[in-house]
Amino acid sequence: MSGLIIEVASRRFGSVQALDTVSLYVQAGEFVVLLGPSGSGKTTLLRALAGLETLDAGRITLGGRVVEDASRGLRVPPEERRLGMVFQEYALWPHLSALENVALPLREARHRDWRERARRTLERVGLDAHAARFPFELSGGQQQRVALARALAGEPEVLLFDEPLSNLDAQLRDELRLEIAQLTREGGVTAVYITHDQAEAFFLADRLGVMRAGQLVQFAPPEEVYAAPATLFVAGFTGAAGQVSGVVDGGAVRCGTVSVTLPAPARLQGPVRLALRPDALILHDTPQPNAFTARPVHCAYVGGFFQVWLTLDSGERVLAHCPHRVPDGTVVWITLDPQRTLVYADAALPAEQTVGQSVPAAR
Ligand SMILES: Nc1ncnc2c1ncn2[C@@H]1O[C@H](COP(=O)(O)OP(=O)(O)OP(=O)(O)O)[C@@H](O)[C@H]1O
Repeated sequence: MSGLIIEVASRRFGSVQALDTVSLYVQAGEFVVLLGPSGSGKTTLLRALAGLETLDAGRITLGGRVVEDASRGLRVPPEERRLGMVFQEYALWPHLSALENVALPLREARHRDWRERARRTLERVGLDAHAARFPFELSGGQQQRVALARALAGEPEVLLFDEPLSNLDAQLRDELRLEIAQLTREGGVTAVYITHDQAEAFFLADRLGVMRAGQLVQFAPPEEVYAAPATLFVAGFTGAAGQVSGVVDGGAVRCGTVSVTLPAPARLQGPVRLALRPDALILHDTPQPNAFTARPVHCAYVGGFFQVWLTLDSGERVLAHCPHRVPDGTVVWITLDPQRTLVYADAALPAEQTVGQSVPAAR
């Protein structure tokens, strides 16, 4: 088992800073997920790990061996990095059977027991009965299982996943992500997995890295990212769909007529933004003290509960969850659960400058 260290990695393409001084330490056996919107640098980082992309600056160490050091011009080629990779589009050889696809890298690496190993690994992903089938005779989910078996078979130092589930339907995605979690945990595999799917990221990650504009904005266990997002951007990207402006006034944040008390000592001053996950909002159908007045604009049943989009008097939009349907055209009152309300310096500052300044509001 091997860990992986990335030190101040940077990569620029023309005017785009695709990676901006990213540092990351992945422990042996750890499953790390990098989450971020399109263009945030996830693929560039993964490709740099695989040796498919060069770094302008920085160093990568895999299993104690430096495989890339831009300052020394050192670059170990991809085939010598002992990595396994699973891609979004499976990347299987169409003219080879499932077994042959899994066996090929083992044969290339001159493993004498390649046939037995390939068969055993296909069995681990539940495809031993389909060993003789060609990719076109397999479903998308089965093809991705073959690709997973191929990556696992060589017992790589580190397994890299490039959005492997994005081409599959919702049910298969859920099934396969569980299998990926179990297979990697069983084998103690060190893994780096990139995705822009929040649910997938939280499900799989031992630690979760959130990327934006080439930077790693937060790197922490998923519970911590959820409870204390480092920036307003992280809060928004991990489900805090509602934002409300306010101003720090003494020990409270004043949002129009509503006041949310901050814990002492409050570290924020001046204009702030409240980031609100749906579970921070409590809906009432009668007037309440210290409550926002809101109008529902859309209510959708999503299985087990309703998602309700509401517009506040200020025009700001928030999202709440509710056990029953809330009809359009009504008025409701919203109080906030202060323990779940996140407060950030106003986003007029770049979001990353607010790192460490989020504080849960208190009653
Ligand atoms: N070979 C390249 N030439 C020019 N620009 C590139 C190249 N590769 C990446 N970029 C740019 O670098 C930035 C980061 O791209 P990257 O593919 O790493 O992001 P990403 O987070 O993986 O996005 P996605 O989720 O859409 O794959 C983007 O602005 C992209 O356009």
